[in-house]
Amino acid sequence: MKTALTIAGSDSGGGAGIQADLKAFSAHGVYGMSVITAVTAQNTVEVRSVQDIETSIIKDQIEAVFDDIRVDAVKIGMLSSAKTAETVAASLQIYEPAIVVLDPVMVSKGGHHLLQSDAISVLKEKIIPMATIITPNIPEAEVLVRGNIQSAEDMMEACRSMQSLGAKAVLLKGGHLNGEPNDLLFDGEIFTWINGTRIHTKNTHGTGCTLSSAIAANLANGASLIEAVQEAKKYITLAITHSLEIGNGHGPTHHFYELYNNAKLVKKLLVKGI
Ligand SMILES: Nc1ncnc2c1ncn2[C@@H]1O[C@H](COP(=O)(O)OP(=O)(O)OP(=O)(O)O)[C@@H](O)[C@H]1O
Ligand SMILES: Cc1ncc(CO)c(N)n1
Repeated sequence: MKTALTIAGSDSGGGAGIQADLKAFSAHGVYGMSVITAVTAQNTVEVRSVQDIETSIIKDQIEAVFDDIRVDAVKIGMLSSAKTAETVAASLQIYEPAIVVLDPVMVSKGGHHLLQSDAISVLKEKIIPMATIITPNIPEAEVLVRGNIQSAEDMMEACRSMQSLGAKAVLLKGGHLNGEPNDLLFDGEIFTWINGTRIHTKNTHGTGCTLSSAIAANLANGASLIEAVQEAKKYITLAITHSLEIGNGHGPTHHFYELYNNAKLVKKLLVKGI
């Protein structure tokens, strides 16, 4: 069985962060592991408080996993502070994981800051250069490139600029712009639009976490970058289509094991002509 490690924050409400990542890994048949960077007291409405985990424990968690278990892919989410980002960068440098999917989480749906502003430079200088792919949304990309992104041309320019920070590829998510949620993949040479259809629901808690974990799981399972992203887009679309009316705020996405796996099985059988 392939394995994936998420390095991220805990969401007590279960919809985003570590909890979403592990659910997405399982739905893809990947063995999930976790390094917790921060504990958030969070539900579908708000983030009430955050406690950063001591950096020595973050380092120990990373070492405990890598010293014992083969890690096929790493997903990085909430890093919270500059010292946490420094610790993650230093620890990962020792193990040089081949696949790193970075979701540069900055602000929750309710507007709570999940990354302190002095951590941005560490993210840009030490974490992004390790990444196989980074998956910013529009506001996160605007922080990383220090500019406004409103059009398809702006998205292309932002991708180029972020890729030049050292990531192998960039998936800029268009969900925050008006119109269809079309994402743009740039691998340093080729631009590919990964188009979506907007689902009208308020239940989009953890969509970014789910998408990036699905990409990590697909890469761990041996998919090419483009396949990993295209399949993950199908997965998140299904997960939002069947999102759950849980809580009073933004409900979580549904990690739809049966439907997702059945859809893949039906496709396989059709290809084989059965
Ligand atoms: N209402 C929607 N319908 C369909 N797809 C959507 C919708 N909203 C977002 N998406 C898609 O979901 C994926 C996750 O994108 P999104 O921009 O919501 O992430 P995010 O803002 O980082 O999420 P998070 O709040 O978890 O940090 C992208 O592929 C995006 O295009
Ligand atoms: C712990 C955590 N990570 C990421 C997000 C972004 O959705 C969130 N709300 N909470």
